[in-house]
Amino acid sequence: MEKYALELNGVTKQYKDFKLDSISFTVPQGSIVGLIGENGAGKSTTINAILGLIVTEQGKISVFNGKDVNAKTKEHIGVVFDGSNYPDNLTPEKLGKVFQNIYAEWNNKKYFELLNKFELPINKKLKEFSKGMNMKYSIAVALSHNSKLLILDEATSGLDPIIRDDILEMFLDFIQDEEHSILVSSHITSDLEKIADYIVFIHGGKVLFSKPKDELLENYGIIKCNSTQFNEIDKSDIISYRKLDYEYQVLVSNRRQVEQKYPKTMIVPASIDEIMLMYVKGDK
Ligand SMILES: Nc1ncnc2c1ncn2[C@@H]1O[C@H](COP(=O)(O)OP(=O)(O)OP(=O)(O)O)[C@@H](O)[C@H]1O
Repeated sequence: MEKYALELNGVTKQYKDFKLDSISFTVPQGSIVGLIGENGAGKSTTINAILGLIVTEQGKISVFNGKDVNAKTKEHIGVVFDGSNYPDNLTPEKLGKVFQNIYAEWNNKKYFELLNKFELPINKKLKEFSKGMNMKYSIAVALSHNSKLLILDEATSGLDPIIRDDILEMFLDFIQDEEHSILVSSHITSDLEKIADYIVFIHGGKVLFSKPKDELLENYGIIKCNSTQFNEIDKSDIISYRKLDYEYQVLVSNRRQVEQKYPKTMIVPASIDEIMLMYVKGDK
């Protein structure tokens, strides 16, 4: 039976002008799931719901194969939000002592190793850290209390490409033993193309799709054609299309079959960014 680090089933939250509408997806144990969607799609609301930071009206959320999210299970969930996550008038050295009392499985050795790896000063107050330093600090903490599930909301957006690359490597190492898992929301879809096993696409508070990344990158494609060629394409092959000044662009989810069916049209693989763009801005 497949093991799940996280399961959401029909999670619903109604705000005045926005509804998170029956969100369901899973994070299989040992995998990295990328949560994508445009600004305001509902990614942070979903993550807040998972962590019990907001009250939801409907749905079920469980972690580590059916357990509730509570103080005990949260010990094993490492969380990193965009921005500063900890009291910023303290230094990493002082905070290390605080965490030792908070987390049952705090690993001080690992904490200082990570601070060193991320070149973070141990005696500087967090309020004197740059945005990127704060982000690296939060990731170091999340990795130092024996987390089995990391949940990161836009956690790498303020980081330069070099440290981002290091962190992506660390994420891949983190899940190697099949016991650890990651849910990461990000606008940097190229990062997700590198590390994610599954992509969950949220749009307007709903899950538009939840698919293995390889399936997306191997099967989706964009036909670039003129209006005559566009009119010859079966409507059932079209997920969405855009009419640009000089061409039509058509998103398809069966690139290989479509290549054979319409041999004269140009079909290129679609990146995650392009798939998102076509779903959100394209017509159907
Ligand atoms: N506390 C709140 N009260 C009312 N509306 C809220 C609240 N929090 C979020 N919303 C609304 O919920 C919607 C989804 O916001 P959310 O922060 O989940 O989006 P997001 O996908 O994380 O966006 P971004 O990529 O910009 O971070 C927005 O329309 C936002 O205004």
